Amino acid sequence: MPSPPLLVADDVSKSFGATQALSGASLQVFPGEVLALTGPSGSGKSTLLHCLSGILMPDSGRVGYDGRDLGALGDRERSTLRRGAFGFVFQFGQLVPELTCLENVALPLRLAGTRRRPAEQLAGELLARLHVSDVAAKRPGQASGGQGQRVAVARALITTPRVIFADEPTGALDSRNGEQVIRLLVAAAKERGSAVVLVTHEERIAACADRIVAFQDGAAVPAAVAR
Ligand SMILES: Nc1ncnc2c1ncn2[C@@H]1O[C@H](COP(=O)(O)OP(=O)(O)OP(=O)(O)O)[C@@H](O)[C@H]1O
Repeated sequence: MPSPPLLVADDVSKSFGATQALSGASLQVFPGEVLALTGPSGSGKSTLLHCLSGILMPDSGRVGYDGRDLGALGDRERSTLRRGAFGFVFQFGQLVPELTCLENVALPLRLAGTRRRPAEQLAGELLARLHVSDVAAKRPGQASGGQGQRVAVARALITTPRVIFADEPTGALDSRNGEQVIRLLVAAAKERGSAVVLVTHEERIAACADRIVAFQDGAAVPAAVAR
């Protein structure tokens, strides 16, 4: 690939008590690419995602974003980076139950200081892009699991992040719904030039990525290149 990597994990190790979650994991994520992390339960995929996104600090090794060493940033700088440059989608959408779906999608922009009307206009456009305009005025509790995940994807996209971290975003959905959500996420991310780091157990979901990296025992094993 021509451009330098946007995210780099270099020989990253992380333990929780006696459990070694990562042991010398290295990985590169290039701008705009969709990368799937696969591997058995407990192989360290989520821990690596948390280290790459600055949520967790590694015990050793280095994580870099856009040429900057994440370990050298203070807590405040790291959280500014997370809010501005990164978007997140988790297994259970983690939407705010008291807000409507439209307000949930608009929230990251509102927190960044955008006025309500333009933020909600963009949120409405994204809900339409994800084919869930009909839940805009509903609260997340009134939406189905698949609709809720599409709303969560719209919320992750609204700031046009450079990287979207998605940890088992379809884990709570049936396979047909899960695949639809991932295809919409991948298409919308590609339109905006956002990279996606997608943790998944499911082969069909991983097959939607540009590149697949398999994890085993806390480190990446080079795997098949999807296309
Ligand atoms: N906060 C934590 N406290 C203690 N142990 C943890 C913590 N987070 C992860 N672990 C342990 O670290 C190891 C790697 O976990 P991790 O969640 O990264 O794996 P994973 O490949 O994402 O698994 P899964 O697919 O089941 O989510 C596991 O043994 C897990 O139990």
